[in-house]
Amino acid sequence: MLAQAQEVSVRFGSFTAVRAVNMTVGPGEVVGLLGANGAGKTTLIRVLLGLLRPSAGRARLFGSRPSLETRRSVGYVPQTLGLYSDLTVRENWSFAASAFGRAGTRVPADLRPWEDDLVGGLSLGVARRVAFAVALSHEPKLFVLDEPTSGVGPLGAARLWQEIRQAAEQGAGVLVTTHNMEEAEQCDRLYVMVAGRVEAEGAVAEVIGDRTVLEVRCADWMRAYQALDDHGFAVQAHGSVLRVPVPPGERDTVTGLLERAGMDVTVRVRPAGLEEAFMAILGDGRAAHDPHGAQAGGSAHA
Ligand SMILES: Nc1ncnc2c1ncn2[C@@H]1O[C@H](COP(=O)(O)OP(=O)(O)OP(=O)(O)O)[C@@H](O)[C@H]1O
Repeated sequence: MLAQAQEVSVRFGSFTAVRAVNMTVGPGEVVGLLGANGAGKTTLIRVLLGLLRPSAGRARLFGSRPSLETRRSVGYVPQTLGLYSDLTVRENWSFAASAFGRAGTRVPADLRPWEDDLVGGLSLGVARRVAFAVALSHEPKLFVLDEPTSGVGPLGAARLWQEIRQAAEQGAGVLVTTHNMEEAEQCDRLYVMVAGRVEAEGAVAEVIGDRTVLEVRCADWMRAYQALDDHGFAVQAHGSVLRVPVPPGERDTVTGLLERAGMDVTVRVRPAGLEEAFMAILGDGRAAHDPHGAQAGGSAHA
């Protein structure tokens, strides 16, 4: 394993940010840490990189305790990118290259148009590409990315994902934190974190499991939406098709409610998408561990 968390917990005073997390990243795989804001993703990464000592459990990088030495084989792009905004692209590149014993190498060809620009003046998309290039410049065995495409448009995000895939194809393990479902869907494996715990893991299909939603079709879909919303269902409109994240057993309830309001509806049970599964996992996780604070997505209807 390239990186491993074994029963890692992190407490900040009385607050527990990470709870008994087990996780691995192997060569050639893209692993996603999926979680809402504050779920503990960045904290777990800091432990894996040896920047933070866990309160319990242990982290391993390339089989050893994380250290300055093991970190040399890691390319890390934090949320803040880790670049010097008052230096040019070339100066940032040269600085990192000398730190990794690769002085004299040139800025990659596709970034040369910005070579003399200050990083602080670049668009976020280009700045992220520079951060990726710098982090990959020493051919790390492990590439760690904290929300790699946050604030970047679809084209820029696709380009960054191409680089992530290339790094994995060349044998690096990649660990990506995200709360973006499209990004999560591109990972080989996911760990879904809720309030510091891993509540689900596996390939996207495994995380979704046998979760389903109700798909509601109705000529007057706006009225159907309103009726479901009024009854507390977390209904979502996909065009004129409505999706309601409740178990198949609720089908008669949903159908009856709309029919009694005079609507002619078709209600089918459909496999959930990743976002719908994520909302359900979030709700289940909160209900299991924080029954008083639980209220997410799924079955809030009255
Ligand atoms: N040094 C710290 N001291 C106290 N609390 C902290 C510290 N670092 C993080 N936390 C808290 O731990 C929790 C987890 O934070 P973390 O940054 O790991 O979440 P995250 O999943 O990465 O969220 P985001 O997607 O917003 O980056 C948050 O409630 C945060 O406020």
